[in-house]
Amino acid sequence: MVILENVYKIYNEGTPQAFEALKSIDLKIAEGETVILNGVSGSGKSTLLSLIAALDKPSSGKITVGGELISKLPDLHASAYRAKTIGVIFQHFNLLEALSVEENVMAPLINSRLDMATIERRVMKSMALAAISHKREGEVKALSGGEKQRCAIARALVHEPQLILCDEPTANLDRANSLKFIEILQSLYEMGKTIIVATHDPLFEGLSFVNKVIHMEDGKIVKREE
Ligand SMILES: Nc1ncnc2c1ncn2[C@@H]1O[C@H](COP(=O)(O)OP(=O)(O)OP(=O)(O)O)[C@@H](O)[C@H]1O
Repeated sequence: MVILENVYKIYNEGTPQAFEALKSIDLKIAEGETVILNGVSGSGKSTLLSLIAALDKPSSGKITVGGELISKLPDLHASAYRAKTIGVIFQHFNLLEALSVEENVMAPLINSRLDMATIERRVMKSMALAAISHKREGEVKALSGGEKQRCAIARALVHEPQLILCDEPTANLDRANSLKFIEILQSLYEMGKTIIVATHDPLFEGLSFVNKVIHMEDGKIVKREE
């Protein structure tokens, strides 16, 4: 599903501030696998996720996702690729605070060509998956941190992406909400989604549904556990 071949990312390339954030990354993730990207702050985890999401381009090397070469996609195609394939969950939720949970979850489908009944069905399904249906009419600004994150998860799932990317998803959550998040992740795994989580949260260690743990250091993969 996701293949990276000899990927490099150099920020500020060709300037005195040039910085190699990723070096010679080779990685294969099969459809339906859950992969943990581990490593201290600055090791390159977010950079790797942003390349897989086609939010940024590698300086060299090749990235294919679902057979599509995404490392050189023009911007317009990159956003279409994200809308079709990728669900992203960040530590900051980027929700519209004055709107309800349901409105936030629906937002990515507003300009889609789906009919209203299909949109409503998908919104209900995503909210149920993310365990936030009980707050559907509540304004986001009145939600707790854990509930906001579950609203963000529902929004990330509403277009039914095959690939879920999570960047430090539990960084702002307490232990109970982090465990709840892991439960949701496991149900996504059981649905056959491909999941990549960048985290240094020890709660992700030893989870039964994790297929690979990739350790990063200084822009390189230094250890793989499979
Ligand atoms: N836009 C940018 N311009 C220049 N350097 C950058 C840029 N983005 C990231 N970097 C540098 O690249 C390195 C890797 O950053 P990255 O955010 O991928 O690490 P990370 O492992 O995800 O860290 P964290 O856990 O803190 O998010 C860091 O040294 C960072 O300072």
